[in-house]
Amino acid sequence: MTILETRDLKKYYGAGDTQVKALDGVDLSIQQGEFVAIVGTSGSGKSTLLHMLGGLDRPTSGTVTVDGRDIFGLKDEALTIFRRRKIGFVFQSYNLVPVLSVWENIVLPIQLDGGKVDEAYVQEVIATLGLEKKLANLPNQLSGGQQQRVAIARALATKPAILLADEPTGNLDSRTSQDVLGLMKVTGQKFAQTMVMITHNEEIAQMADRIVRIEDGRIVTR
Ligand SMILES: Nc1ncnc2c1ncn2[C@@H]1O[C@H](COP(=O)(O)OP(=O)(O)OP(=O)(O)O)[C@@H](O)[C@H]1O
Repeated sequence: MTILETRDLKKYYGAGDTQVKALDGVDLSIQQGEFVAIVGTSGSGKSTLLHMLGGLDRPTSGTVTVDGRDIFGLKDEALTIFRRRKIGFVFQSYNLVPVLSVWENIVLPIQLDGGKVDEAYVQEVIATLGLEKKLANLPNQLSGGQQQRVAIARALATKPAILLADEPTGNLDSRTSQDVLGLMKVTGQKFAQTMVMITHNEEIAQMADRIVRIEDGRIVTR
């Protein structure tokens, strides 16, 4: 079943001579449960594509369909709710709330949506990411790699149908990167999650089911 689909997706920034075609007609279909790595050189349009897939920014033209729904047909508020329920994000910048503990950060999205925390599941995620001794700490008392693992735990905690990750292991050493990716794959399979991940790391990309290459805002097949 196709869970995520783009049709002739375009995103242009600016106008005239300085116009940038960040995405220039992207057609992409991703199956439920698939783990896709997006690779490409700096400025090729990877982050722009991920933002569009997650409904964080509206395209210039074209459509993004998530689970059968044309997401840009939704008004901002409805889109925000849809995104919160369906999609988990992991960014290079961890975006943790500095005044909240690690535990509070991890369960915050569930509470914002008025949901109930599945304690056993969240504890399993926390243990796999090696964060059980840090739950009472504030983010600034953690290393960069630990903060990144908190951000990953927070994204997984809501059991999103789709996990979108921008260089999720960018600040981790290669061993920890493989472990974290391994966990993401396991949870992905367990909860039939679909994962789309941007990476510069070929070794990490090879762990995906499929590699999508993007150049100058277009998908290239090689
Ligand atoms: N808000 C913006 N305003 C103007 N141009 C932008 C904006 N965001 C991105 N761009 C441009 O769009 C193009 C694609 O950017 P994007 O961030 O998607 O690339 P990327 O492949 O993720 O790069 P990197 O690997 O360096 O993060 C680039 O030329 C970039 O300068």
